[in-house]
Amino acid sequence: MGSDAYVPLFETKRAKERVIRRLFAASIFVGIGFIVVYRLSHRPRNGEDGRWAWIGLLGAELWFSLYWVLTQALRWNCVYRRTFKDRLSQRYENDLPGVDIFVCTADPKTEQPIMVINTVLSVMAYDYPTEKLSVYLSDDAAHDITFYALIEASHFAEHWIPYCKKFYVEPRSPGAYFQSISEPHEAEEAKGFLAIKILIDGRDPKAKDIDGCSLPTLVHLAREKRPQHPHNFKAGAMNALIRVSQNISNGQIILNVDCDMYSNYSSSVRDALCFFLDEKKGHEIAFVQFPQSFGNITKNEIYDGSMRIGMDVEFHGMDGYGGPPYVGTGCFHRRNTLTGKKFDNECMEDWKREETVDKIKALASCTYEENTQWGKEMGVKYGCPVEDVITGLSIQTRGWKSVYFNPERKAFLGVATTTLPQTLVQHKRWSAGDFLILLSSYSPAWYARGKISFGLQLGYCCYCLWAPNCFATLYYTIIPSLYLLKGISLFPKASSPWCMPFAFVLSAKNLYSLAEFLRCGGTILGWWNSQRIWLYKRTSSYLFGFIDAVLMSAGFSQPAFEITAKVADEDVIERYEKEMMEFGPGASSSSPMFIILATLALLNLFCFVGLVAKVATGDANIRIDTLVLQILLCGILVLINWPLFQGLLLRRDNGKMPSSITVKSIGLAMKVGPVGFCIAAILAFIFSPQAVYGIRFVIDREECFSHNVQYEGDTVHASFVVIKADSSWYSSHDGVDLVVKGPASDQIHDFRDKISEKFEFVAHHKGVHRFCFTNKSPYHETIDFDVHVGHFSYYDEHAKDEHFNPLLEQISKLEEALYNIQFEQHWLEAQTERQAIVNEAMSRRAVYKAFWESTALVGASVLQVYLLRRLFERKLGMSRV
Ligand SMILES: O=c1ccn([C@@H]2O[C@H](COP(=O)(O)OP(=O)(O)O[C@H]3O[C@H](CO)[C@@H](O)[C@H](O)[C@H]3O)[C@@H](O)[C@H]2O)c(=O)[nH]1
Ligand SMILES: [Mn+2]
Repeated sequence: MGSDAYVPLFETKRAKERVIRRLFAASIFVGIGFIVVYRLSHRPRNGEDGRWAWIGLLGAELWFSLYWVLTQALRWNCVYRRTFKDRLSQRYENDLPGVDIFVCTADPKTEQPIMVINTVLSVMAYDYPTEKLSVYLSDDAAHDITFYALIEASHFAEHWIPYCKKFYVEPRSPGAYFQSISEPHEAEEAKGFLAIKILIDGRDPKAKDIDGCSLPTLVHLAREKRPQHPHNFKAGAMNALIRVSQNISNGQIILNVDCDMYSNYSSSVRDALCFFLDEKKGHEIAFVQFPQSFGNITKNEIYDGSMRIGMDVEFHGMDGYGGPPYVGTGCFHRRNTLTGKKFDNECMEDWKREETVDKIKALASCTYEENTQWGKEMGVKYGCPVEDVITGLSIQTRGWKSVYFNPERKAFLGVATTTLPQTLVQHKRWSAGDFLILLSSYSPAWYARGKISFGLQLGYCCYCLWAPNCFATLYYTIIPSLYLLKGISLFPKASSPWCMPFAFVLSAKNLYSLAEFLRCGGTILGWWNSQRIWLYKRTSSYLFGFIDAVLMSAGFSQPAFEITAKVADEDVIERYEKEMMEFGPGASSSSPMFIILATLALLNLFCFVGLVAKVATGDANIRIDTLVLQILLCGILVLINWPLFQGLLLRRDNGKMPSSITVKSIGLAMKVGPVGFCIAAILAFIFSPQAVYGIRFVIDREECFSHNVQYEGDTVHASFVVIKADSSWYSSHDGVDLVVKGPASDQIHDFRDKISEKFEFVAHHKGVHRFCFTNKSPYHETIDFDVHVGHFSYYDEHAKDEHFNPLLEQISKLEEALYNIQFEQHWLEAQTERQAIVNEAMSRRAVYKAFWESTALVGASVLQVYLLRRLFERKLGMSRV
């Protein structure tokens, strides 16, 4: 071990320009003070116009000031870390600890298996002794497709890992390395399926790669889930992994990554260990958090996807006060801080494969945790949509420190959201979760007092107060504009000296934030975009996040975890890359948020246009000089909403704002005042419909699809299933015809009266192939159609490189296997669904029959009564005459 004098394994530096920063902050603080003084001293008297609006503005400004102070805590004391990996190898190469890597996945629909196994392969290929490395994949959907994909990955690893090591490949995610792409697919919902499978047993002498070196352990875990037992989402998965891994590899260090975050640097494990193994300071560190970085960020990041400021400024600020929060991915934990001492003392068992697997199974069953401390004092915490932050905070309140390590080369790369709905829904979850922490018994505001440093408390509060931020922001975006239209001034006159603090604070704050953004590597347009997202999050996600959190903490609703989609259609991706804002049909839970955003934008537009009209017609009530700041505010709000107006009114592509929302929000903006607006928003929220997925269409007479085959000789796989017919009475003959034609109109296949079919053919010509369905029955039919072209492009691109060839062959095999699995799966699912619908229709028919029979009876008796009455009436009438 070490030499005589202590040489640290890592170094910590404070930010240089702290003094200037602090002076600048102080000047803004003074400006804010003046604004508050102005508000207090110039309030309109009782009965004067705008008195209540004025008091509301004072409230909003006080809130903003408080919040601004909190954000200063995140910047006051930034620190930066550096590691010395060479010293680590010198001192510890033979005594490196075991590292268990947890990868979580939950839904093959939104998280494609190909992405998941890329992540798995990238972490299996870490530059670390393989016998000390174990990778666990938790699949919460317990889906066959993920499991088979992982089996394929385990075979592929035998080729991939030695290749990476031999040629120093970076990054070690094959997908990222080869820039491969694949397509989203349909899949089934979670079952109550429990399985643990050790796919590669690192201790098995036969588990070797093609060069004869041992492989890291690879385990697949599908824990048991049943409706009556809460499964606690990712937190539940993490705790099951903690227990299972303890009985298999029991690594002292645990790395947790989301399934979309591949390792981008093979030495990150060593970086993290430099902190844990440092002789002087290592023992107090509980976890090492790496930044969340993303591989799919565009230049001007239209959704502020990189979270630049958080990752490059604020987390460094928290690090200066005792450590960043745990953010769920890219985080190395010391195992015993996650589990608590209880489990620490239990020694590891000698294990033989079969026996252990059975024993371990109990650890991942849905009842194991009943009456235990799991999810409370032990493991990752339950009951909070941001299980990561609350778990990290509770570790810190137990006296541990954490470390933020943000190296030049990104350690992990994930998938950032690519549509506005995804972004808003993700922030709704985060803001709800963080606010729930503030209300919980682990609140950073009171519980943490004296347990973590004051600066860190403020830093946590800054995130936990995201949700309540919505009110002040909503107020500021609605009220001044409405009063502008009335010509009532709520800000100082342009000529008044009181205008100064407003002008100063506004410009200084924004210039500072722009400078900060540019320094973190952003662009000017990117900053402008980030301001828009800032506004959108605060006026929509945070409002709903607030409502969610209040409902959850009052016990009216259960915490949920809406998984962020990591797949998108080709045209969506195309628009994302062009940086066009995507409003299009997405998660429908976001549509109430859209209504708010669109209404707000239109409201400001109407107010602005209305004012211009009034000025043009020489309205005597409008005195421009008293309204300058209000005009500016309203004007900026109109300007920043430009992409939204485009989406609402000008665009024609699929990513535009759904027209139902356009209509609703125009109506709202014209009619309602703020109160009606809130009620409408809440109603919209409650009645929002559920999302539907599917590559499906309804056919009336004939429907044709074309699919481009890029290379001659490619294999085309296709399948279809008639899912249901409009009329359930004739289901016995609801087949359709399908004619497949090649580019030269040559007929390839001709199916007649088929309910389902799966076939493949080799394309003799490249070009557009046509698939024409004909429905001869008199009613509509719904058809599930899937077509795929198998082509292994790696052959063309890299065929010249001799080192590549064997590996490429493996890749093709892997790709082919995965692709066949997906295809097969889709077909099976469509058929199962058809069966279910047929069954349902049958039972429905029985009910119908009974219903019609009784209706007929009732009808007949009603008719009889009626006829009898008429008869009597007529008789009575006649007798009266
Ligand atoms: O029931 C579930 C739900 C989710 N997950 C996994 O959790 C991870 C994160 O889910 P995602 O939908 O990608 O959420 P994000 O908002 O992108 O995730 C961030 O925020 C979460 C807390 O809100 C953290 O758990 C994540 O680690 C962090 O990356 C993914 O790997 C999922 O597969 C599960 O394992 N089981
Ligand atoms: Mn994610």
